[in-house]
Amino acid sequence: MVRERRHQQALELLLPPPPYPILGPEFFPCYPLPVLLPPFESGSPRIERLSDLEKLAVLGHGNGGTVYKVRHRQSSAVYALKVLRFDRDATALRERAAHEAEILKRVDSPFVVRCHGVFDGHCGDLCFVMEYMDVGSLHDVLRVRRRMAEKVVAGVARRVLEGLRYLHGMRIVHRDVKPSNLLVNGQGEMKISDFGVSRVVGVGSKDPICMDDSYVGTCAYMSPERLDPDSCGDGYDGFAGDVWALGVVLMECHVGRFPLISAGQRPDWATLMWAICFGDPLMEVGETASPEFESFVGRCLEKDWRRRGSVLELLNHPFVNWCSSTEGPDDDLHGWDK
Ligand SMILES: Nc1ncnc2c1ncn2[C@@H]1O[C@H](COP(=O)(O)OP(=O)(O)OP(=O)(O)O)[C@@H](O)[C@H]1O
Repeated sequence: MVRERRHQQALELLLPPPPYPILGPEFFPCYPLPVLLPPFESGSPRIERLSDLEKLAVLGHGNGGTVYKVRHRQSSAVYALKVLRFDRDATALRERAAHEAEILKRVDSPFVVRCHGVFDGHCGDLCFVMEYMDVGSLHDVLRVRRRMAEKVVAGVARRVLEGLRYLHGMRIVHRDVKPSNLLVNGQGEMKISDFGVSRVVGVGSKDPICMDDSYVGTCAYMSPERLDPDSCGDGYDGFAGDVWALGVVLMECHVGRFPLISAGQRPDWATLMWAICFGDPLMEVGETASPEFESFVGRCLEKDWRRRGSVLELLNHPFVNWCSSTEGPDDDLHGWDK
């Protein structure tokens, strides 16, 4: 399997075709655009047209497009505008974006980045008006801060777990939890964003892995059962994969770099596959790590998805409770800056 797949692009993994039905775009009815997404925060201005938004700066680039900082001309409110372009394989990518819009319409949580509307842009672009997270992503923060104190990591864990509790309660599997999809604002809040590869899972159904609609995930944060469903994935439903990804993210905050391979190792597909499926995920936990942290990430990075910690179990773990029970400047995300 490793030999077959080693030519694939590093960190990006095309997944095998679905052995079972998925709740794909056909599950969601087509909608006319623009879509205004209820519920709106009280006091949040209604955005009627894309032309009401003035571009201020580029915030970043992702696989599908560009994210801009924009200002609503009438109210001066600031948003992030994610513009997805569809010049290649347009139908599949557009379906994926429409699917993302449908998921965003359903979610309303302080731990998930809010979407205020979806509009058709020029040349078939699709534009998402998102809550602006002024500090940027956890990836941006880590680039500057490198390592984080355990109390800060505990704050990250609690917020992401609260977001996952909400999403999983709505039967939404995120499937792409990683530092660049965790956004931070100046109030010290962290929120989950980017539902481009997320899925709504029917009760009792397995993880809807699919390739026929060009879905890819970020290989480095994938769990063993997603990477190698034949050997490790029997019957899995996807929720535990989000917990694994959280474990990798927290280890990355602790170690200051991607933790599952050694410093200097090339993160190609084969290396990652071996590290994730057969390596020791806790190899980089330093001697200074607290027993609570080690136990917590050990529960997230349990290779057998059936034995892995659940979101509810982890929310009650002493490591997470530590951050809310201890006062101090280091116990929260306040003051983060790029
Ligand atoms: N709501 C937002 N507020 C502030 N910055 C944002 C927001 N959304 C995205 N960004 C910035 O734009 C960057 C690109 O985001 P985008 O979701 O397009 O791609 P990504 O998650 O970085 O990569 P990928 O497409 O591989 O998932 C992010 O890394 C972040 O720095």
